[in-house]
Amino acid sequence: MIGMDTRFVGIAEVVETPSVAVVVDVMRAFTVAAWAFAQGAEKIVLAESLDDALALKARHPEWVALKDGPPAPGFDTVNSPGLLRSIDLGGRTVVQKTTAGTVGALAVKEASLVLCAGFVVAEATARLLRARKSDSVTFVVTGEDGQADEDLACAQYIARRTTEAGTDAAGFLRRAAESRAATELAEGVRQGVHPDDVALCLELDRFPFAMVAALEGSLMVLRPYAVPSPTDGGPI
Ligand SMILES: O=C(O)[C@H](CS(=O)(=O)O)OP(=O)(O)O
Ligand SMILES: [Mg+2]
Repeated sequence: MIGMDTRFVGIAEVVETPSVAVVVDVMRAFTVAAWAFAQGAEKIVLAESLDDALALKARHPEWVALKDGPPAPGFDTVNSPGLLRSIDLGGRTVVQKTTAGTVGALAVKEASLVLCAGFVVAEATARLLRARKSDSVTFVVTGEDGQADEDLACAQYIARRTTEAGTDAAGFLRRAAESRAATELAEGVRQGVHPDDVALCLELDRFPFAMVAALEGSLMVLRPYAVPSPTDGGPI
């Protein structure tokens, strides 16, 4: 793959539907989503609002509803990878509503390919973009009106990693570690936090799958997507 036309936009800048979108939320929505799949979740429904999340939970009491911020009545858990990794989600459906990540994915729900990403699935995401030979990719930088450096650094890393195999992640991870979100999570400014959250969000390639979101009926549903590695004789 020689070149890839890339755009990096905040959620509010999504004015027309891109063909291929990578929605990035390192801290913490899509790190949490990846952990949910690692803990056995079958799928994640990205809810439009807190009320929608609660309505889905009421209709499907067996689903696991989570939101960011502090614990709240009606929700089963919060948007924390450190807390989620000790919950068995085998075969469960998760409903997720957060401030930035889920909103970003819903902003591009009509795109033909929507990937949700953080550092934990960076390589698999880049590999899927290569496999699809995506020549034009819009990265939705979900935090802080497109300025959140943990999300921008991850988006830039995935973009570079897609076309340059030897890209060094160190500088990108450092920016994320020094971001405002990392500081706020570490200092207890944000709520619903486990002490390991920042470290878990900075684990490069912790998981081998990418995450693809698509409309299923009226719901935007996120699922893990196994991307064959070059050594598996896959398409890349
Ligand atoms: O849970 C998060 O880290 C943030 C929201 S907050 O700043 O903690 O309230 O949500 P996200 O959509 O995952 O960035
Ligand atoms: Mg975030």
